Amino acid sequence: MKSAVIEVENVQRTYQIKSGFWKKSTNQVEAVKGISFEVNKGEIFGLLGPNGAGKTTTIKMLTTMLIPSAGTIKIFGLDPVSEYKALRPRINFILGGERNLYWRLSAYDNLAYFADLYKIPRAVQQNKIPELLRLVELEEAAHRKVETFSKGMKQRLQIARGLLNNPEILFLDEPSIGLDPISARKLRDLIKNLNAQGTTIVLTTHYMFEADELCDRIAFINNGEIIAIDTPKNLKQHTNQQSIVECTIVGSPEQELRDSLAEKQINVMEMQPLQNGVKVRIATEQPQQIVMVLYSSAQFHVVDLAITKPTLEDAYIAMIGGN
Ligand SMILES: Nc1ncnc2c1ncn2[C@@H]1O[C@H](COP(=O)(O)OP(=O)(O)OP(=O)(O)O)[C@@H](O)[C@H]1O
Repeated sequence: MKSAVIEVENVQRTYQIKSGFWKKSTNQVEAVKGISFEVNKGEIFGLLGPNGAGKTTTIKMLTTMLIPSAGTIKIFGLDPVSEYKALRPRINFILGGERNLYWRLSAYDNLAYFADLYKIPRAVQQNKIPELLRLVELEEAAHRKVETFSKGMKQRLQIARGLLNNPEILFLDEPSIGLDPISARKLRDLIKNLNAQGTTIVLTTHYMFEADELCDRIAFINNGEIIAIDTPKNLKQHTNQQSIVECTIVGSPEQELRDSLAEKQINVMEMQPLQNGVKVRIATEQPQQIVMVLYSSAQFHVVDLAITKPTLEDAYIAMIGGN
């Protein structure tokens, strides 16, 4: 049976921005405009949306760092504002980038510092810290100052920090930002392993394939509002198109190509100029027909044609726009 560990109802958050030196004025930014969703125990739940959509603001409200302007949040039935003391030991968060570490301290000392904050007894720390450093493959750098670490190493240390208190829910805000492909893949495996051991995960990411690979359900958030919540599989079907024809067309400038395709009533999703031509993605219910038009018309010199299924990115672009 599904049981919700996070319940968000009509949550809003407005920021006041003061500007001007002589003539002071206050503007309001409605970062989150009344969102509602639930996350079930054991789920990996993704928040996806463009820059400024309100993802970080949402994560901050869920992790007791920011007070909502309106609405209610319950995590394990607890209110993150008034019951943060009971909640904080049961959750943890990892923010993308390099925030939240002490650069002058070693990896080990950073973990010891945060373990003290979590009131983890020293005797427990003695096993726990090396175990976490091993998990994120930093045992050899354990006693080096963090300021000498690469981005990837800092990010892995953040992850170890986020696991110190064995959180029941782990919040990850753009966890793979700045990681090379191999480190990012290792991170995805780590997230899957943690989840397999029972940790509920809430993450934001700009990498669609990462969300597709990891998430049980995804909320698309745009302009402070949730516009869809579903499984990646169902979201992909929201494009209402069964197929994507992807090809490179050479010999025509982009605008000319756009006009010629429009003339033939071909619905272009995305165009990307390449060195030797233009890459075109076409969403369609009748891929064979599109392929015939493309190949039979002298205007189009097509190379590299493939028919694929819509990706999560196609669904995202179809719903959030951007082309
Ligand atoms: N401390 C703040 N003061 C004023 N406005 C803020 C503050 N933090 C965020 N905002 C504004 O709130 C809106 C939502 O920002 P938020 O950081 O939550 O978006 P996001 O979806 O996480 O974006 P990104 O993908 O770029 O990280 C934006 O318009 C942003 O400029």
